[in-house]
Amino acid sequence: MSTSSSEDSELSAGCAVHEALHWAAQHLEAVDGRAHQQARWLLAEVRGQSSTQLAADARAPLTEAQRQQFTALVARRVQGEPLQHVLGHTNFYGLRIQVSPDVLIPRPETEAVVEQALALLANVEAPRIFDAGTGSGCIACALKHERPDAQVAAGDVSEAALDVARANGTALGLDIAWHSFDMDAPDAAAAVPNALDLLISNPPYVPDHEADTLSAVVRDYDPPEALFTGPDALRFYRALAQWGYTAVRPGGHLLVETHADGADDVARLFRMHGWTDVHQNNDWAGRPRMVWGRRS
Ligand SMILES: C[S@@+](CC[C@H](N)C(=O)[O-])C[C@H]1O[C@@H](n2cnc3c(N)ncnc32)[C@H](O)[C@@H]1O
Repeated sequence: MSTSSSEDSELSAGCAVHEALHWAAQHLEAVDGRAHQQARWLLAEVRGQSSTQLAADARAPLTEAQRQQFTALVARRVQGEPLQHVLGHTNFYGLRIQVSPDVLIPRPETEAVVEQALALLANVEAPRIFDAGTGSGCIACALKHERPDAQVAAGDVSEAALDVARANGTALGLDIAWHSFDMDAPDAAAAVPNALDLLISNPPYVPDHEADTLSAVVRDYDPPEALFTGPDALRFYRALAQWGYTAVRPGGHLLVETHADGADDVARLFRMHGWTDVHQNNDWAGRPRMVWGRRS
């Protein structure tokens, strides 16, 4: 071994893959229980290899550039930066989605919302879909990937987020129309395609006064405009329920992700605005995390 056992040690020049992994796991143990796995993911990224290729190359030496890059990535992770930001991408519904500090890191519970969207559209040919507040574009990309016959459009108020979403659509070879759009504007319906079969959204849903209840990693690394609603937690659901009724065709659906404590309020709001067959569903952890309704 050319590394010492001290956690403060530097990674030696010319070290082998297995030595670099051992060194990184020692450092990463302080921040993550999956230290060995994270070390493998980070080194695989640096070497442009899969984890399997990495294992096969266990005795191969790192180049100096790889050693420096790996050391820098491990240091960022040790300082608490989420793995997805350190890598610059994540996996969402089987797709590689690029992320940046300008977008919310796609969450596993949102995959359950995509699953529900696909179920609602199962019998609709060439469905027309709009994803409001698209962020990284993860929902729009997953839906277009699963339903190549769909006409998918998506919008966000953040131009920086739209740049990331557009890059994801292009990298994945998906034909999606990206719109600069404010879902809180009175004329929002005019800015989206009409006669939608599905209006889908994972909007911001944390009222400002609950900021302290968020974990530090969410507060520090997700963009505030992706999280906070101002004083009213229902602000964006109210807007979507209102203008969505114009944008969605009769028989079409509005489907939203919600806060685990907010699904009942959102369902009530949907009914108030005329949506029928309003349902809630749980995420894979058993918490109510989505609401949908049908335009009658
Ligand atoms: C919770 S994030 C969801 C991002 C992505 N859809 C996902 O599920 O990972 C909410 C998104 O809504 C966007 N947003 C916030 N206010 C908006 C507004 N008034 N109009 C449109 N998008 C908005 C944010 O920029 C952010 O990308």
